[in-house]
Amino acid sequence: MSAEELKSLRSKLDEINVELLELMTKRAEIVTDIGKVKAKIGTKRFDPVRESQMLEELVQLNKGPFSDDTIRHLFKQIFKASLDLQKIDQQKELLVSRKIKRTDTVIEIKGLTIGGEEKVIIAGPCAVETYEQTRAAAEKLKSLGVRLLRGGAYKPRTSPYDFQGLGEEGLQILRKVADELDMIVVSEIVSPNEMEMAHKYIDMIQIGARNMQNFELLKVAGEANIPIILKRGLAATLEEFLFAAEYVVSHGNSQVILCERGIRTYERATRNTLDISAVPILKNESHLPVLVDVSHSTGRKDIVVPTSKAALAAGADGIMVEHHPNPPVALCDAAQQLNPEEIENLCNQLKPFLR
Ligand SMILES: O=C(O)C(=O)C[C@]1(C(=O)O)C=C[C@@H](O)C=C1
Repeated sequence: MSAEELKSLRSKLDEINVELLELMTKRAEIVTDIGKVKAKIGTKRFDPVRESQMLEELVQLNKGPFSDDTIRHLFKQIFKASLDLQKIDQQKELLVSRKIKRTDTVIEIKGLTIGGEEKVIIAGPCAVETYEQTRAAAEKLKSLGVRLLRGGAYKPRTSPYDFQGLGEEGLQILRKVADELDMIVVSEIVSPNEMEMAHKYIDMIQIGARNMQNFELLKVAGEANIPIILKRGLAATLEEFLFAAEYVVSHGNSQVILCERGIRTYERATRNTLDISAVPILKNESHLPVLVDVSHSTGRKDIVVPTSKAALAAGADGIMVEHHPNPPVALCDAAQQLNPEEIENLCNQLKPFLR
């Protein structure tokens, strides 16, 4: 074969490459439209039945020289690339995505900002038990410059026999203490029915890990005009987490704060595994503020200082931590709640990281 022949054959291939590229581009446009339709009607992007029908049809038409397996392999690659395209296209359109809003969302609440220059600490007891306990915890926190007071009144506990919280009475205690000390109440609700009542007592509503995909609760949170702290589910991917946040934002409430709280893994040295890489990934992909719950993610107070530093160094806008005036008698999470001395030590150690 002469050099001339090689040149001419290659130039034919160049033309075919361009044709293939044009056809692939055309296909990609249709695939993107299909992705949009699927998103609208809520169908899964991946459709293995459709893929195998197409592969069988193509194999039937295949006259060689490529083997049937090669044809299957090549087209499977095209389907995979198409799926990725649909995914990117959908992500591009998420309201929580940085692609939609480049600047950080900053949430203002009673003179305090979350997601801006300053980093915050949200602290308080796992559960509100009594006025005295809540007031003692709040006084200590206030003296350390912490204004965001957390406390559980509705507790979704793993065991039905564990303390379930004081309910509305717990919220009344939180509100009273917060008003006395000019603090901000952060507390969880677990059902859409509680939303209206919660407005009377709570300044920032938490949706807990177990309710991250409670879509009715997310929709009601989306219709409310109050900041929402949304915790990552125990086994939720970051994509699922962002979709959950999208439920709230797409229903009208853009005041959403994401909170990484550890995920379930095989590791038992900690209660959950703190996914520290979630912090920069969420900050890159979303404009929403990101917090880390350093108590639930590890369940260990002996490593609360380094994990808090790691969270802030990784770009978190703040941390959430449990503090109880007397942890050994606490009604829940006794082992992970910091006592007064420990919370003071944590706040002191975090000073250089808070701005
Ligand atoms: O037909 C669809 O439902 C598509 O989304 C298109 C397509 C394809 O590339 O042909 C992509 C992904 C699905 O798994 C199946 C098929």
